[in-house]
Amino acid sequence: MNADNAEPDLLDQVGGTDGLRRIVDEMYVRVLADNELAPFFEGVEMDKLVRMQTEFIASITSGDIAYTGADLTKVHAGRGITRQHFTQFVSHLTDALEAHQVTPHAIDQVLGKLAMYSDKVTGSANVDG
Ligand code: HEM
Repeated sequence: MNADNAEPDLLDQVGGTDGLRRIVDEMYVRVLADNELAPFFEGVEMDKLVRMQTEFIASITSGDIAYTGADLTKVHAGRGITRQHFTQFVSHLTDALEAHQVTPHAIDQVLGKLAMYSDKVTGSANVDG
């Protein structure tokens, strides 16, 4: 919970870390079933990725969680990820959030926060690595 804010912590609104973990799991099921996105994840250790992605989203939706993974610009650099890929990826997260009955208001807030990372993921702001 967020002590100095009337609204509950955004992480609580998506079901806490356990709920978020299930949502992220479902998101990657959808991503891997998407022919345009699946090739990016060939050979990737998905258990670890689900864990790190859950931690990352938890860290941007709660003041209490720290992200301990790799720098987002570095981890996505050189993979050829376009804005279209980014949008498609986020749409699978949206579907997973909806499937877990997260409110439209909370979904909007999560998407707004993630949008701030699109340049890092697509390399648009990545001039020197
Ligand atoms: C909001 C968008 C995204 C976020 C927040 C995000 C976040 C992350 C995080 C936290 C990791 C794990 C870093 C670590 O292991 O320490 C990761 C890895 C990865 N991401 Fe993303 N990602 C996003 C979008 C995408 C998209 C659109 C693609 C490709 C279409 C992608 C492909 C990958 C791949 C292939 C890895 C695994 C790298 C490896 O372990 O070798 N990501 N991402």
